Amino acid sequence: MEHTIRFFDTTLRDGEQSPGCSMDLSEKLEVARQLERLKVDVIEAGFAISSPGDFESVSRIAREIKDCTVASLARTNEKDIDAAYDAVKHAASPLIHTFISTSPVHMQYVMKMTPEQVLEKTAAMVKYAAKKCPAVEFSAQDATRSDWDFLVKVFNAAISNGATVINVPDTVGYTTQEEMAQLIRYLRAHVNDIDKAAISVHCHNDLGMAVANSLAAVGAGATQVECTINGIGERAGNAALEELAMALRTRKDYFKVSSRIDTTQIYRASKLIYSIIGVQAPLNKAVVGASAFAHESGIHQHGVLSERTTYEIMSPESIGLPKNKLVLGKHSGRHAFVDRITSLGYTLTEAEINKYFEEFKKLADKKKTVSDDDIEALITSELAARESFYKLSRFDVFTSNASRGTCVMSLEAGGEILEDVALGDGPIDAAYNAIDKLVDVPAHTLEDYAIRSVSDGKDALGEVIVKLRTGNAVVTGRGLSTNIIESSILAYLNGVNKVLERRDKTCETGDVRHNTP
Ligand SMILES: CC(=O)SCCNC(=O)CCNC(=O)[C@H](O)C(C)(C)COP(=O)(O)OP(=O)(O)OC[C@H]1O[C@@H](n2cnc3c(N)ncnc32)[C@H](O)[C@@H]1OP(=O)(O)O
Ligand SMILES: CC(C)C(=O)C(=O)O
Repeated sequence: MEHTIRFFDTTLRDGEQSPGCSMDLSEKLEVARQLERLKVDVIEAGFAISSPGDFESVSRIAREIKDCTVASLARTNEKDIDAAYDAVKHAASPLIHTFISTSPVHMQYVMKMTPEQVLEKTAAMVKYAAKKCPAVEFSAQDATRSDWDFLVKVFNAAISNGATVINVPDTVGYTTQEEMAQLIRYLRAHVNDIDKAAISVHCHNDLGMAVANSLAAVGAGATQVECTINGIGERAGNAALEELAMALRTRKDYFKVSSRIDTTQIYRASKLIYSIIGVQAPLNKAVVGASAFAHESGIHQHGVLSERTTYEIMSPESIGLPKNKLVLGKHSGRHAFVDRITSLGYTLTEAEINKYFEEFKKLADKKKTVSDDDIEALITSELAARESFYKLSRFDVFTSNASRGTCVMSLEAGGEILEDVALGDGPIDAAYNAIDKLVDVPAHTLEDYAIRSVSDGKDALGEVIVKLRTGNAVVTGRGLSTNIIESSILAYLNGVNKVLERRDKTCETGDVRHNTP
């Protein structure tokens, strides 16, 4: 009989754990809204105890999202569980996700506990969480390297104390398809009251098998898969949501399961995440890479022209890949623009539409045609800059092949205009030095700078992504303009604003944050 697979998305928790993938509050909210449009069943919005910023984003997402369960991670201790519950309690459907390690190596070195202590802790903390919250997921961290009979005991303890989901994580991406399938069958056969709980898997991609192992678990009776958009996550990442969803849909004949996922929202979700973390999809990335639906060789082109399904097992439309590439230009009106952003999947307020329409008109004056990629880049870069304290007011650069670069920089900050001048090895270095003179920003280093053109042609928009390291964290800044020096400045300023935001979340700094001459 066909059953339904629940999609538990952990882009905002495990996904954010991968280096360089940290997101600020407005980005997390945007991702959560897209996950709701994608119709995932559960959004793991963060790890509430881990920082005030994480607590705030989990609780904002819990209050705003109505059509998905919202979860927070918690270790097996009362403080974590209290924080998780406080953060999710206003959700339409809240969930506490608590975990403990069950493998010998983890029990000895991570938990520093005996198996008996782990068992007792599981029972006590699941019971504590279940008293607070109607839905509790319990994860046995490193389950795939744990003793199977011990896992049975731990899951018995979790279910008898109120867990509604038991999760089998392949924490270090160690298992294989057949082994995972056997483990799920074993648990189904041996755990008491297993039908009272959903059976979940959470696979990591260290050996490139996260999606395959998750699908093997589904074949063996798992009812929930944990995954992230584009497979981002700790180390080599997690199972990629888009690959799982399209595998289950394309091979429905084989898996015989359905899900709630609206696959036409996949492309947009993927683009949003790549743009926030400042990474481009590898060309050959399954499902969402630029070549995933491209046919270059003659025999394939001939086949596809005769009958698409000769070489395509999914249609581009099924993942929401926009069909219409170019039409809008300087003579286009507001209706056509609104129609286009709606078809791209955005639901914007009247004020946002007005703002983007104005930006679109400015861009259309500079470029002959404005593509869907340009419009999406405009919207996502505006999102990146939305809550910035420092804004670019004006810049003038002088550059030549015979002298150092010079930049005169004007920034607007809280209604004040700040101005300074700096030299540098070139115009961009000079501009960055001028910003550093104006802004009292915590120590940071520029770790990466990348530029790409968003669409074709000499008049294309240039997008710059910078990565700034501050302490142990790496923040991403994005900037977009048809002038690449301007996009470089906007990207750096966006990154600097994020570095400041991080500092402000950890200490009180007073009102004035810029350097006074
Ligand atoms: C597989 C996973 O993805 S698990 C999630 C991993 N994610 C993260 O760690 C990101 C967020 N983490 C953090 O911000 C911090 O690690 C915090 C706030 C959670 C904890 O910070 P700290 O109190 O400084 O502890 P630290 O991280 O150094 O060490 C972890 C502590 O948690 C304990 N611990 C680890 N897992 C668990 C667990 N499942 N249940 C209970 N305790 C646990 C460890 O034994 C250690 O305890 P100790 O401080 O008594 O030695
Ligand atoms: C907390 C658990 C589910 C986890 O992230 C892992 O084991 O990888």
